[in-house]
Amino acid sequence: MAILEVDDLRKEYGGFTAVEGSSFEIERGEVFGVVGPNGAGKTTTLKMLAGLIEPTAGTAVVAGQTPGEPAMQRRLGFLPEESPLYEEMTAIDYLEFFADLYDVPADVSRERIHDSLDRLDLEHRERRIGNMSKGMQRKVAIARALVNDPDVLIFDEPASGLDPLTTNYIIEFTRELSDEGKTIVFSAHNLFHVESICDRIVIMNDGRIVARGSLEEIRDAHGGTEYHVYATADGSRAVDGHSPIEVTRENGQVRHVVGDMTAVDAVREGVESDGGRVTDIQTKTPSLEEIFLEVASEPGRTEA
Ligand SMILES: Nc1ncnc2c1ncn2[C@@H]1O[C@H](COP(=O)(O)OP(=O)(O)OP(=O)(O)O)[C@@H](O)[C@H]1O
Repeated sequence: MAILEVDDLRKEYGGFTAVEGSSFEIERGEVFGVVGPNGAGKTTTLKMLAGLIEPTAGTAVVAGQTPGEPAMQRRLGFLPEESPLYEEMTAIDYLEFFADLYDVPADVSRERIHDSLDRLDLEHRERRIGNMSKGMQRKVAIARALVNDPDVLIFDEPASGLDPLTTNYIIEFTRELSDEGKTIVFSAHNLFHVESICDRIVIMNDGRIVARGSLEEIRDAHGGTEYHVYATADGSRAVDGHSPIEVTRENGQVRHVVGDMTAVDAVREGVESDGGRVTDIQTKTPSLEEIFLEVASEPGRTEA
């Protein structure tokens, strides 16, 4: 059942359209990635879902509520791209202060806060936030998004600009939160993280969604896996109904590029019936980065 439904969402700033025609649904427990180049409209989308800015048109429903409604805010945790923290407070005082705003009983909030900080491996919790490193401050901001034990988490660039160790803690923690049943929407530039934890993604460009689905669906929609069969003879004649995508000669070898294993077998038979042999078979799966570069380099393109 969808816990988050977005229908034809649009946001204009003055005469500029930052997000247009955005529709998607997110199932309970999913990790949903919003990916796209700078200025694609990711933060604008997440802020509309979190109820921080009003859509110009279209609707969003999060956990059965309109973003911004108090009942929804209690079920939502939002981590902004840049989270202003109260520098004079210690991490613990700051987090307890926010838990209190959500009316979380003190004993519950203390346990919850320490649990989040333990899992994020944050030491020096009594240190002033202003004296903490950027990575430590990010961990405090993440713990803040969790003080009300929300069902839905919206994380804008959770690990941007952090060192690999801190990044790893944050990504692993995000994965654990998902395993515990939380629904997570997050934007990220690091496509490796997106590939490693997202169930489904949308790729945005120029304010529009230009690709969507599971990584496998997105790969299939962009050529999918290719097999490169190298042989000493041309076996393409034998590929009945599975014509090779491409046949080229390279260093005295014939390279057959085909789209499935049936065609690979046919090429092999064709090569062997001509007295040749297959010397190598390579599998080429486009990375999310390659697909991203392809769709993001086509401005104004609409969804396929
Ligand atoms: N308050 C605002 N007023 C005017 N334009 C804005 C405002 N906020 C965002 N924009 C513009 O809307 C577009 C989308 O911005 P947004 O921050 O949503 O992109 P993004 O995909 O999150 O980018 P990044 O990866 O750089 O964070 C950009 O062109 C941006 O300049």
